[in-house]
Amino acid sequence: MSEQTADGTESVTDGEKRGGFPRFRHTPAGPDFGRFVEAMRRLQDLAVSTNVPDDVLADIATQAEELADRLTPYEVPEGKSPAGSNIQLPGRGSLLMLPWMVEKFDTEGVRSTGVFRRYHLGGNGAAHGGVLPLLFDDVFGMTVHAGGRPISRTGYLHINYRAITPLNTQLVIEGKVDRVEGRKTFVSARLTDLDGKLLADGEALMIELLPGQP
Ligand SMILES: CCCCCCCCCCCC(=O)SCCNC(=O)CCNC(=O)[C@H](O)C(C)(C)COP(=O)(O)OP(=O)(O)OC[C@H]1O[C@@H](n2cnc3c(N)ncnc32)[C@H](O)[C@@H]1OP(=O)(O)O
Repeated sequence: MSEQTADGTESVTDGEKRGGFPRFRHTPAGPDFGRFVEAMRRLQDLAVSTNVPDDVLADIATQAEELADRLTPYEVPEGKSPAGSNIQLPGRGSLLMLPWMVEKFDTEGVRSTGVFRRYHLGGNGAAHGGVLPLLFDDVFGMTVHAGGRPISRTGYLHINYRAITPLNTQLVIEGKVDRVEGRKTFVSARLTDLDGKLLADGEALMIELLPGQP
């Protein structure tokens, strides 16, 4: 059972095992949304990889401010943007997420492929160590969801960095549910290149939310 709230989301009762999580309705991405997100990703890549002369940068900064001003009137609450819920787009259409595509999403697990880009550079050509947990955490969230487990939050997340993770190289991550103990879902995932070389592996505890837990 669920009931409508003023902001258009639905608060859901415990029978649906969503804790205090609202059920957000899917906001479909329009025809240009994927293009828009990719353009923003290019800007992020360029923002960390260019050295622009001051006079040119002053103009570019003004243009960036104008773009932000154009977007501002369209701000919406959580759950009302296409960002994050459009699984057919890289990173589900969220600029925060790695621009990876979900290729498998079922009870056996989740498989996602993609590249780390210049924006994700740590040092000496390798991906920043902080972006791997983002990728793993998101895959774990999807793995729990695909596995039909109740809505859960990450209790812990452990990553083993086994080899340098290269930029601009097609990689794959596969996550699965290892076991379930009451509210606790133990999940694991492996990040490899297309030759199967292990770059990182990880495990996490995902904990089912209790009634009212946000
Ligand atoms: C298509 C689109 C899909 C889209 C899907 C995409 C979704 C992305 C999902 C991302 C998920 C996140 O990142 S969530 C954001 C990051 N995580 C958080 O912010 C969580 C913050 N923490 C919390 O809110 C709380 O700790 C809870 C609600 C998780 C748990 O609190 P609680 O209800 O009081 O539970 P508690 O009794 O402490 O613990 C329950 C059991 O777990 C054990 N436990 C708890 N923490 C730990 C721990 N770190 N290490 C070991 N064990 C632990 C306890 O011992 C206990 O075991 P036993 O005694 O029962 O045996």
